[in-house]
Amino acid sequence: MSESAVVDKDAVGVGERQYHIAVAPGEVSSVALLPGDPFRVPLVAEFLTDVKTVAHNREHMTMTGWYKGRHITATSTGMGCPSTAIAVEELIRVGVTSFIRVGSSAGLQPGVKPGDLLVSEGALRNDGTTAAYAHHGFPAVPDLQIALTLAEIARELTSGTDAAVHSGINASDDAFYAETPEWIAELNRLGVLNVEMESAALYVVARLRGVRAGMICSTSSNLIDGTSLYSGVKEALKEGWMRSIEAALETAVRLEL
Ligand SMILES: O=P(O)(O)O[C@H]1O[C@H](CO)[C@@H](O)[C@H]1O
Ligand SMILES: O=c1cc[nH]c(=O)[nH]1
Repeated sequence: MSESAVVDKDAVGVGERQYHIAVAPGEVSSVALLPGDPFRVPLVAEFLTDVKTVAHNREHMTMTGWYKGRHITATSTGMGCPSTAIAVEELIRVGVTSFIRVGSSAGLQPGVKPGDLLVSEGALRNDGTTAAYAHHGFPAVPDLQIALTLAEIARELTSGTDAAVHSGINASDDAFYAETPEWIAELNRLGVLNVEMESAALYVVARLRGVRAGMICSTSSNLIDGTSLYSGVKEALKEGWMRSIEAALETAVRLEL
């Protein structure tokens, strides 16, 4: 095989309908909110007017609409860094330049309770995908202005409620059920605030491709104090999702993303 026959993945899909997300250039806005779960894309749409369902292929559902004069896209990433990297790469190819993940995440410090909002200041890269992109020392960090604005707006939105806003470093793990008590204790000892499964890919791909990214999550559970487990907390979790979506939308407006 001649060298010229080897596929250059950087050139794949440019200017075309995308292979996995099934979205074409011109169908989305410059900013995208990214829940993991496709069933949460309609939750973003509840805040929007003139809503359109653009595509739903595999775990990637995309809807668009308008919020306070800004065109907004919501696309689900699926769970984990491999599908997140694909969604982000393909959304960049169709014109997205800013991303805000609106996720769920487990607390790792005492006092973090279901429904609290967690604003990411950086991710510990405990995933396989980003190792394929960059040296293990390469930082996984959000756009600082997006992170600070998310925290400021989240505090405004939760003032007078039971929900608290926490900012800090999160872990981005690959294997939900391989998080041992020892690993959870180690993350706690390091002062890591929370753990989720997509931010490493989001941040590393965004930095390498020259676009902006941030993350705000609702707390699903607390892995340290054991007062909440993965059941019976859904209402608080959902309230947190709605507040995190609103904080992301207001950030898009304030920063003109
Ligand atoms: O609810 P989402 O946004 O998918 O986020 C969290 O939920 C999943 C694990 O339950 C992982 O994807 C994790 O990051
Ligand atoms: O949301 C998450 C992600 C990883 N591990 C958890 O316990 N929860």
